[in-house]
Amino acid sequence: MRVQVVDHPLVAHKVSVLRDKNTTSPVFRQLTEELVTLLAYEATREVRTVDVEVETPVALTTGTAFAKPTPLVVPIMRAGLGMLEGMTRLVPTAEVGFLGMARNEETLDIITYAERLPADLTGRQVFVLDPMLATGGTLVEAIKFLFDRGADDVTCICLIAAPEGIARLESEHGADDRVHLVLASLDERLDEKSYIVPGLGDAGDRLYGLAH
Ligand SMILES: O=P(O)(O)OC[C@H]1O[C@H](OP(=O)(O)OP(=O)(O)O)[C@H](O)[C@@H]1O
Ligand SMILES: O=c1cc[nH]c(=O)[nH]1
Ligand SMILES: [Mg+2]
Repeated sequence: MRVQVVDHPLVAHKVSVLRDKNTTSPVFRQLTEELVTLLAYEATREVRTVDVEVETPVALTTGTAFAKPTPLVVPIMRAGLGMLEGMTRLVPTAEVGFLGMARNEETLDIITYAERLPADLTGRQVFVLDPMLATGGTLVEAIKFLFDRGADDVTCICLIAAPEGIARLESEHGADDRVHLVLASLDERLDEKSYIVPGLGDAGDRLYGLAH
């Protein structure tokens, strides 16, 4: 498993504004999209391509196109939906599948309440979008789901992760070079309620309002 923290002043600045508890939902949504676009640039570095012939006004040349089957983008609802627009702006030909997962805040069990994905993911490169990697329970479930359907490799794009969540993913997929994680920030720790510290609070609530 490869973990990449994108070290760039634009990313660091946008994450700082996102963390601020006074940042409003409209600004939070805008920054989330902008951050995904910056992270997607790194996350798609190994997307499979084929050579194509291009005729410029001057000459024939060889260009690049995405290989088939086309990449699949999977936002994890709710909070991952806030990252979808930023990702599809950069990869407009990607297909999109949906996973609805929620963490029970008392037991930390993961409930999968919705799924709309192709039945067979054989040969697919999958990009999972979820802003927060806390205990890792959600991403472990999501990755299992995608590999069970036959996905070739899974790249998770997250804004903020806790070391505990990365350790959980490492324990499941440490030796697996099909799993890749791209982050804007690796934070300090989880608190007693398994929220990321310093984090940004509940990403779903900050994007869309209170869930309860
Ligand atoms: O690493 P974990 O401990 O599993 O926690 C991370 C999950 O928690 C948040 O979703 P949440 O369950 O709050 O659902 P929501 O997006 O509907 O708010 C977040 O978007 C992740 O999916
Ligand atoms: O800090 C956290 C942890 C889980 N989910 C969130 O949205 N935020
Ligand atoms: Mg939430």
